[in-house]
Amino acid sequence: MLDIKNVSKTFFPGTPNEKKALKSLNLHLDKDDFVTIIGSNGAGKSTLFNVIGGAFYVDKGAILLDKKNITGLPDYKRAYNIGRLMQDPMKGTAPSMTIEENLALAYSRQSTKGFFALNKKDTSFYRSLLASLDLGLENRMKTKVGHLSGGQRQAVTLLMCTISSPKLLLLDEHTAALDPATAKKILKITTDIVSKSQITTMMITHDINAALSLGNRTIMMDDGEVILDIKGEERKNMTVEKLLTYYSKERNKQLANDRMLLS
Ligand SMILES: Nc1ncnc2c1ncn2[C@@H]1O[C@H](COP(=O)(O)OP(=O)(O)OP(=O)(O)O)[C@@H](O)[C@H]1O
Repeated sequence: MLDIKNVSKTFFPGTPNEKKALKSLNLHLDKDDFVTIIGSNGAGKSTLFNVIGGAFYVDKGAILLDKKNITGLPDYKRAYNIGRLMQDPMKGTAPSMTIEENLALAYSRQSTKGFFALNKKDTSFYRSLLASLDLGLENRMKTKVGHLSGGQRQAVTLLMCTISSPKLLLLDEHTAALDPATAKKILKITTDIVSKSQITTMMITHDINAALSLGNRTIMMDDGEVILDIKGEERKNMTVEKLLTYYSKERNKQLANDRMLLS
């Protein structure tokens, strides 16, 4: 469903600050893939999401979504098919609007009318979505999102990203700013939503155990390249220790990520 073909992205080309963030990267995702992505600082993980989401254009190569070439499409045209959740819970929602209004705004993106309105039918739909989070937010629909905790806000953002059933969901360390208990809860909500809505998903995480246990496939990036791509038995038998050993043998250095969680 997603094909990344020979994609390269270089920042500040031809200057002393030149940085090849993606180097002729190839990646194919199937419809039912839930891919976790790990890698060292500066490996190119967020850049990969930025070129898929359209925040950056690629220098070379092509990106195809369901065989449609989206390489030249601006981000707002890709947003209908691609949902993205960032690390910062303060991003992705409108803080001065209520939970219900935020959901209505996200839901209206699939409407051809181009505006949002609250009606009884949609309100009960939002209430049922919120109830599925099991955070009690279905009873706080008139609460401004700015008054929610980081975890509650990230859960609402997840609903907003998936309410229009995008084809692809990009999760960029979306639990990294949360405390461990809340992060666990949001990861559980994430897997519930992804499996219920059957959205192809890519999740960057610094938590190696979560990377190996969630989803069906794990890729490791380094220096703009995919250096490991595992699923099935190979992934089942993978451990944090084996991953670190693989990395140091393959790259001749230690995996360095200042946010990496190894246990
Ligand atoms: N907008 C930008 N302008 C210039 N350089 C950039 C930009 N975005 C990323 N880079 C550079 O590209 C390289 C890849 O960065 P990227 O953010 O994709 O890495 P990452 O794997 O997400 O790292 P981290 O785990 O630290 O978030 C880095 O060297 C980074 O400094």
